[in-house]
Amino acid sequence: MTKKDIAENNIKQIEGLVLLKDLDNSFIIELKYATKDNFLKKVMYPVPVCAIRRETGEKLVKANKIFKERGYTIKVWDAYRPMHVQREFYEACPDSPYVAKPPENPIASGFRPRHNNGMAVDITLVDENGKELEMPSGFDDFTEKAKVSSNNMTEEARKNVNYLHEVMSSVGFRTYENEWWHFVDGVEEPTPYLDIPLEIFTL
Ligand SMILES: C[C@@H](N)C(=O)N[C@H](C)C(=O)O
Ligand SMILES: [Zn+2]
Repeated sequence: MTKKDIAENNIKQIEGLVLLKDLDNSFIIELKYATKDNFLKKVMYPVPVCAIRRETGEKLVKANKIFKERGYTIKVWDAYRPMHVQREFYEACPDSPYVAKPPENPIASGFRPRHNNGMAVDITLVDENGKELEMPSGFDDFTEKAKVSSNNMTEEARKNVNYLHEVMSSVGFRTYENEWWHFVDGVEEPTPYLDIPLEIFTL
């Protein structure tokens, strides 16, 4: 989707972020941090808004098309995450491989691709009945079970996670060894971290 397409389709774009559903409305979007079903057991997002950097979203759309050829769909658990939420995560879980450390102020000082610039996603796959495929662990299971290289998984989970990673890598995402569900855009020139509240997308 080009900038012209975005303008013609009247897609809201804020600081390079767009709503994922505006790029492709066939994703299953179940944002865990808009519910209490997450590692903090607390609603962290006031609204269930799934925003993503446009170019990263376009890669995810490509991946979704490939999965659909086999009857699967991507379920999105998280995408763009405002920096103030990342800080709360880090306070609860400091110096852990499961939560990225927020950069020192100013927040634009760091440029690694991740949730805070809309360049990372937490996802799984569902089948034609909307049932999640078996994977090595549940979401935000902050244990060794979540490791991509863990031996502690069934053959079915191994097959599914390998397939998920193979397709995501083929469209330009990088995987993260400690969390099988976390993928970052593999581009070399990531953009600044953002702290745009999700509510802005609902205005
Ligand atoms: C908190 C977890 N879902 C996650 O996204 N972890 C990565 C490492 C992050 O905080 O960027
Ligand atoms: Zn993640």
